[in-house]
Amino acid sequence: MSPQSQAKSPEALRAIVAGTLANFQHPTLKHNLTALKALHHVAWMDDVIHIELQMPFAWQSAFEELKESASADLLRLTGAKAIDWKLTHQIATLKRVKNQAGINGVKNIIAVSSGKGGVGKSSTSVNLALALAAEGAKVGILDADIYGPSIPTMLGTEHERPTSPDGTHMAPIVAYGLASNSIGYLVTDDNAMVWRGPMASKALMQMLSETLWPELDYLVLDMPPGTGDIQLTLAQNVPVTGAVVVTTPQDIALIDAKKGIVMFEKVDVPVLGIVENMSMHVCSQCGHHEPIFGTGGAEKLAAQYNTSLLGQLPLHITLREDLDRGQPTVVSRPDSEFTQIYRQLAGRVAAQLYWQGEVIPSEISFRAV
Ligand SMILES: Nc1ncnc2c1ncn2[C@@H]1O[C@H](COP(=O)(O)OP(=O)(O)OP(=O)(O)O)[C@@H](O)[C@H]1O
Repeated sequence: MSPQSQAKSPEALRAIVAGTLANFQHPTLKHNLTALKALHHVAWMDDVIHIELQMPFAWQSAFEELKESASADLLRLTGAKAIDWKLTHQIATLKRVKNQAGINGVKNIIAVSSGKGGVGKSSTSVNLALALAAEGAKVGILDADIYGPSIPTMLGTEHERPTSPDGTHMAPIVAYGLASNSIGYLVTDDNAMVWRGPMASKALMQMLSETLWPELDYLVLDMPPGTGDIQLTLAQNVPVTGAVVVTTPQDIALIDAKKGIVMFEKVDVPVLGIVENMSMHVCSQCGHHEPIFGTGGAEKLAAQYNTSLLGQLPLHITLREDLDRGQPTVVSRPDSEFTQIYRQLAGRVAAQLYWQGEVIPSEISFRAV
């Protein structure tokens, strides 16, 4: 029998596709795609194989790599003329710290924190959120950085104000497909500065639960910098799924990043890994790379705390300029190498969240409004 007629039997075709998928290796896969039951649908029609994968975490970039690496083998093994690939996401809701109840509409909360200010936590949060969306997820961002709410500026929404359709809840501001809320939409900088710890954490908890989030796979929480009382209260009380710690390679930032990891460990929030920002200065004139804050620190830190280095972002003027004009690089330069790094980071964060978590099988999300 020719490969073509063999493959036309649904069982044989499924076996060939499943076998090929099982061989695909990728850093986001702890178990292979067949073990993950990712093969949702396979059919043969007019010499074209239709393959649909369904993934429990955001996986678009890896899917493109799969198509590149598996298509030739599948065509050869089946004799088909073409493959029609499709990826859908059914993103899993994962167990939250201390089995806390979730926030209406929100499947998973990812806290982005830093041990000290100015290391690029907000830049990372906003580009990570947009990269998760580019990877196929429904995403929101809550700017909890009470002393320097910069997300509205970074999203170009600083002049917008949330409305309240029912007089109690707030409708988030949507920019680039991202649902956002920020203390910056509600108060002027001067007012926020005088908030004491308990008042600040109470306001943030309220913003989290009283925003009318649309159905979200991931809500990125841009935490206030540092490891003080507000941060600890938030880490304890927000139903977080996992945390990402942002640092620069500088010793002083690394010492503070350690404190961040220890803080999350203390309250049982899983640390998904470390992001090293401003890893390397890239000159916009000549492209020369210079490690002005040192090298290798975040990698060592990750190894020391048995966590992973999720990504390394260069220090580049373009990244800052894009944020300053309210058009983050991930959306304004989708084909740039910076966007590629952020998307790789998003893929790793989503995968790490899934593999180290426990799936909540059938949580019904409801909105009590
Ligand atoms: N990789 C980078 N390349 C160039 N500029 C960057 C980079 N990361 C951050 N920046 C710039 O550095 C400044 C500080 O970044 P950001 O506001 O993200 O830090 P932060 O850690 O959130 O600070 P804080 O917590 O104190 O508000 C911003 O102007 C931002 O655009």
